[in-house]
Parts: sequence; structure tokens; C-alpha cells
Amino acid sequence: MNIAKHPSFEADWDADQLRVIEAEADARLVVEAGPGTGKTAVACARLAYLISDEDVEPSNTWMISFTRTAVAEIRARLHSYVGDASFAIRIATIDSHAWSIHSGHDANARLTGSYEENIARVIDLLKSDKDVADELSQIEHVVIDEAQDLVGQRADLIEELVKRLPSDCGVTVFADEAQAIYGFSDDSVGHRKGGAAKPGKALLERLRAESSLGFETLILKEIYRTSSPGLRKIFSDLRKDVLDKNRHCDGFHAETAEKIRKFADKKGLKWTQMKVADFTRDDLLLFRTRGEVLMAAQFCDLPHRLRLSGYGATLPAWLAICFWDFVESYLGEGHFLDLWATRIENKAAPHYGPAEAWQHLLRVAGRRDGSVDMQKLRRRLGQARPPVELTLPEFGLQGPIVGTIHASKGREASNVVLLLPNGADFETAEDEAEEARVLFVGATRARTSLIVGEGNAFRASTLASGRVHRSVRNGKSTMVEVGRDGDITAPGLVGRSEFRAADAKAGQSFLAKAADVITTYKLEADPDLDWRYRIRVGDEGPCVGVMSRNLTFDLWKILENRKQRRSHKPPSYVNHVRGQGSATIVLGPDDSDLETLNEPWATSGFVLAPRIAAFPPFFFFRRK
Ligand SMILES: Nc1ncnc2c1ncn2[C@@H]1O[C@H](COP(=O)(O)OP(=O)(O)OP(=O)(O)O)[C@@H](O)[C@H]1O
Repeated sequence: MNIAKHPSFEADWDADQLRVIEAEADARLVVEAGPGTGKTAVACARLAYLISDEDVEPSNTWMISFTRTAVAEIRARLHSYVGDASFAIRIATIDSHAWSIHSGHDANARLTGSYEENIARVIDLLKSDKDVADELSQIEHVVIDEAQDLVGQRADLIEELVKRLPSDCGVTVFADEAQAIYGFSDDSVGHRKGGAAKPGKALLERLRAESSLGFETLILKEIYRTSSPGLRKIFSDLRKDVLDKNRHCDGFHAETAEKIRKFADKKGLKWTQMKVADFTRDDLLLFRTRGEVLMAAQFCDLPHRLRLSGYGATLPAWLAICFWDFVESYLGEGHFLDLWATRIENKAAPHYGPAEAWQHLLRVAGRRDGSVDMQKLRRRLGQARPPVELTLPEFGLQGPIVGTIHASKGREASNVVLLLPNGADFETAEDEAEEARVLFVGATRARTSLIVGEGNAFRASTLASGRVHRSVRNGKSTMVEVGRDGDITAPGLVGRSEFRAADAKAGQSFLAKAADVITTYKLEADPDLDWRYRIRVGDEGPCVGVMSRNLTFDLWKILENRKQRRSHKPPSYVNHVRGQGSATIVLGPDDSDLETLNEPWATSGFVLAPRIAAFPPFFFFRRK
């Protein structure tokens, strides 16, 4: 097959791209290129070429990317290139690759250690474990996307991996150093992750320095993302400035912001004057911090999607709507199609139909006889990282995407509205240069137009749990993030301590009806449940769940930080908690929470949950 002519490859690859795609299977390449030059597209085509033309076994190839959403997109693209062979390619984030090495070769592997401990253990296994060495000896090709972000322990891990690969195993690494934004989190501007020290040598530097690893550097020059003249100036001229260390002095961040304003299609917009209703599903509204995204989403009552770390892939509602009362061990196709026809069709239907849904189920938990093993399905879907083909890439319903620059790395949209942070203090020129690169990443997501607005200067705080909060109205109320991972769990939805079976059923029926619409909930503290908050539909409607203790714990933490733990209390009710449809929570057959649930959920393991990501005001009140 000639890759350049293959009908399912959407692009006419240029000569630089083809040099990468069709390089020898054992080549070790670092491909450096700016935004929109096709790095991710070429990364996928490279694997497709190796599989189709060089007889590389799909299961012996690894694709390492940075985020779960990028992984989902890459899988979809590879599927369009090589069909079902794409399911055999090991496409995952670095952390999931690390975890599969850890759990596959260490009998004592548990997810309990700190992140650092787990990675350190994987590095040890790479160095000394014979079984791991056997596994690595099978690998024929590794592709790494977004490699500019690999520093610290992740870089140690990849460096060790590359050193342990067989000498005839090819490696293709894609990177743009102008987009390196590893050090800062999206909590606040100029804030180094967890106060982290300097990141040390980045992976790229290490690969270049170690000549025995045999890497050659190739470059992609042509920009494909956009033909807009202003945007192309940002993609190329601004990139040169961002890469030029001599320019990284005091004021470089402001200078970068000014250049982006100059070349944008429109500027001067204030986000407080914007209505999300003015935008369509092709639009991406980008903010620098999580707090700003939560504020924008809280005040938007139209459907939108959220792109924010911590609100990743959810399982679609159709799973629980079909299987909440399914207690058999195996599911046949006919039965599934009946369930779909009676329960889904026009309600909570995903973008695919029943035939494709069935194929997904078979792929995840199919049996030889053509049925689906429900225990296996639950085990796979109940994992912290369920299979991407059954998860939803965005959190929310439809409409524009509201997100942080960090969570939008590697992605593109027709129209981007970039809300620039207005000023920040930086400790070092290096910190300032990194913040400038964050702006550069944000400005280069646009295909057609870039509108630049001014972000809000407000300060939000982040608790140790990651929950964002912000004092408003001169401290009279506090906006607190609600809906984080762990806020809503299966016992809080259908648990016996929380609900009688009939009430749980009423709540679940409501969530099935509201699976694809926006619902505004009210939280009500329940003294019989240790003041955990019940999630109610208005004043009269059913109770659809109870928030976990995590929220109440964090509310007390906020009071403690303000030295008000003795004088104040969390409120007894909270309004304006918006839910964007429903999602499914799955419990694996061995999950200890099952025994706390009402039937039939205790047996089925499929539960509906409101998809909440809100930033409502909490009025802490003074104790009498
Ligand atoms: N040869 C080509 N012809 C036409 N379109 C192309 C070609 N190569 C890439 N593209 C398209 O250009 C866009 C940008 O590609 P891609 O997202 O892979 O760039 P990237 O280098 O990974 O960008 P970033 O660094 O910003 O993540 C995509 O829509 C892709 O399909």
C-alpha cells in the first residue's frame, strides 16, 4: 500500500511528513515542529504505515500520549486508517502504560503508593525484572506524542524505557518546545505545580545528548491548521520569539499577550459581557485557570461542554439505563437490541446507534459464543480508566467547549476565544517564559478565527483535595466547586443508608428522564446523614443522590483556613447547582460498595448519576 495514496488517509502528505511516515521501521527520530504542522496526524500515519506496509504487528506497537482525551482522538484516527487493527495498538497515557507495567509484573502492585513511588517502582522493574525485559523485547515500535512536556520522573521513565528497548525497535518522538508547559498547573497564573522544584533535564535534551540512543532530528515546516494570515503570524513569528531564550526577560509575558492581541481577528472582549449562547459547538472558550472556567460555566445556563482536568471521561447514561436491572451473567445481541429499542432510541442516545454500541460491548467483554460477559464488562468499566471507546470525550451535553488551555493542548477548534490573564508576578525569567508559552498554546488552537478577550483578575484558592473556592461579595459567600471525582458515588445514589429502595428508584427514574437535559438542583444538608447534602430537584422534586463526605470535609477545611471553624457552619442548603444530563457509574463485581446498595443495583452494578460540575455560592453562617 502506498500511504500517500491510501484513500482513507485524509491528507496529501508533504515531503517532510512522508520522510517521517515512511522512515525505516527501526529508525529513531525526534520530529520537531510547530503547532498545526500535523505532528499528531503524522504520528498516526506513521503507525498505520508500519502496520500496513512494514508488517509490524499492531500489538507490538505503543503509542504514548499525554492526556486521556488525546488518546481517544488518536484511537479514532487510527481506526479510520487501519480499521480494527487499531484496537491492538497499545495507545495510552504515560501513566497508564506505567501502571500496566506495574500491575502486570509486580504481584504487590497497588494504587496506594504516591504517584512518585509508583513511577519509581516501574523504573526499578524496567531496570531489573526479567519478565518486563521479555515484554520489552517484543516491542517493534514506540511513538511518543507531545514529548516536550516530559520532564522529571516521567522523563526518567521514558528514558529508561528507550534504553531497554531492543536495538532494532524504532522510536518516533514528536515535540514542540515552544509548547512546553509542564511546570505550571491550571490553578493560578505563575503557580508552579505543588510548589515543585525545577523540573530538571527534559526528555528531548536527554535523547539528543545520548548519542548511543541513535536519534536523528527531522522537522515539519508547513502549517496546515490555518490559512488565516494573522493566525499564521502567531504560529510562526511568535513561535520564534517564544523559542528565543535571549528574549526571555522581564515583560516577556505581557509582550507575548500584546502580540497575540495584535494578530487576533478581534480583541478587547470582556468575558463578563459574553454569553455562551453566542457560541456554537465549533467554538472553544479558553481560560487560563480552573476558577475562571468554573465561573464561566456556572453563569451559563445553556448546554455546553467542560474541558477541565478532573472532569474527564464519563460513561454514557445509556449503559445504566439499559443495565440497571440486568442481573444475568451473559447478554445476547437480541436482548440488547430489545433493551435499546425500549429504553434508549430517542432518549440519551449517543452519536452511534445500537449496532455500534453492541460492537463496543463485544470488544470490551465479548465471549466466543457472541454474547457479552457482564462480569467482565463491569470489571472493565468499573476501572479508574475505563476503555476509551465507551467513554464520552467531553464532560457535558452539547454546545461550545469551555475549558482551560492546559486541558486543550494538542486539540483544535474552528473558532477560539482566548481570555488572556491580565498580568501576573513572576519569580524568574524562566517562569515568565513558561507562562508566555501557555498563551502561545492557547492562541494556536484556532483553525479559522481567534478572538482575544480579557480574563477576570479574580483570585481563587485551591484546597489540598484540588477543590477550587472563591470568596465573593466581600466574604459574605463562597463559591465552591461541586461535582469533583468522589463527590458523587454509587452509595450516594442508591445506598441503603441513604435511600429506601422506592426512593432510590424514583431518583434513578428522574435521572433517566433527564439524561440529556440541563437540570438545576438544590443541595440540602441532612442531619440524619451527618449533614451530607441531599441533591434535590427543586423544592418538591425527587432526591437524586447524596453528596459524599468529601464536600462537607472540604467546607470545614475552608472554615479552618479562615480560622472560622468554631464561629461558623456550612449552610443548610445551596441553590444553583446545575447538572448537565446524567452519566453511568459502574461497580466491578468485587467492589465492596455493592453490599451497601439497594437491589437491583447491588446485583447489577450499573447506577445513574447526575453529571454535575458547578461552582455555586455557599453562605457559611455564624453559629448562635
Ligand atoms: N498534509 C496535510 N494536508 C492537509 N491537512 C493536514 C496535513 N497534515 C495535517 N493536516 C491537518 O492539520 C491539522 C493540524 O494537525 P495536527 O493536530 O496533527 O498538528 P500538530 O502538529 O499535532 O499540532 P499541535 O502541536 O498544535 O498539537 C489537523 O486538522 C490535520 O488533520
